[in-house]
Amino acid sequence: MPYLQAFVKELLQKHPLTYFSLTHASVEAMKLDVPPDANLELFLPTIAEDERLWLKSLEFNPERFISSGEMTDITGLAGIRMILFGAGRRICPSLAMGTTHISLMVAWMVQAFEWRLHPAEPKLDFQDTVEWTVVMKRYSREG
Ligand code: HEM
Repeated sequence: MPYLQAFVKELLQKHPLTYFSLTHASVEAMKLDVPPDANLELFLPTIAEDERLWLKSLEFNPERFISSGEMTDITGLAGIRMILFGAGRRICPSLAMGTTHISLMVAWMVQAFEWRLHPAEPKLDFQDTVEWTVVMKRYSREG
């Protein structure tokens, strides 16, 4: 279970459903150069890829949440590092349901199927694109 939870966090961190959080307003001048009353659109991939926040940030490595003890908070309460469901009063009301459903889906897929690439596809293409939510640019073929 801890590894599955870590996997789902890393999955959402590396492949977020949305590139931007919803618009938030700054209510007071922050340490950063953001004036009060500004509208903030937070671009999630930049936070996930920031080497100052994450060790080897581009690597897909669920272990970071287990053995290397990287911070695991996904609510934004402990800092704006992994706000996969947004943060603050407008945080996604489906945080618990969303993570539970993804965990169950991943667990069932791993348990029920043997996964391998289609012979015509020597490499998996992880590029993504926006179609309402973020999806794979090129879907893998069925075997
Ligand atoms: C893994 C699945 C999901 C992810 C990653 C996700 C992510 C997000 C994000 C990033 C926001 C913006 C929050 C902010 O800017 O602070 C949001 C808002 C919201 N989400 Fe989700 N969401 C998911 C599933 C769902 C589902 C299944 C529902 C409904 C059944 C839902 C309902 C909402 C609603 C109503 C808001 C707006 C909250 C508000 O503005 O007060 N989400 N979600």
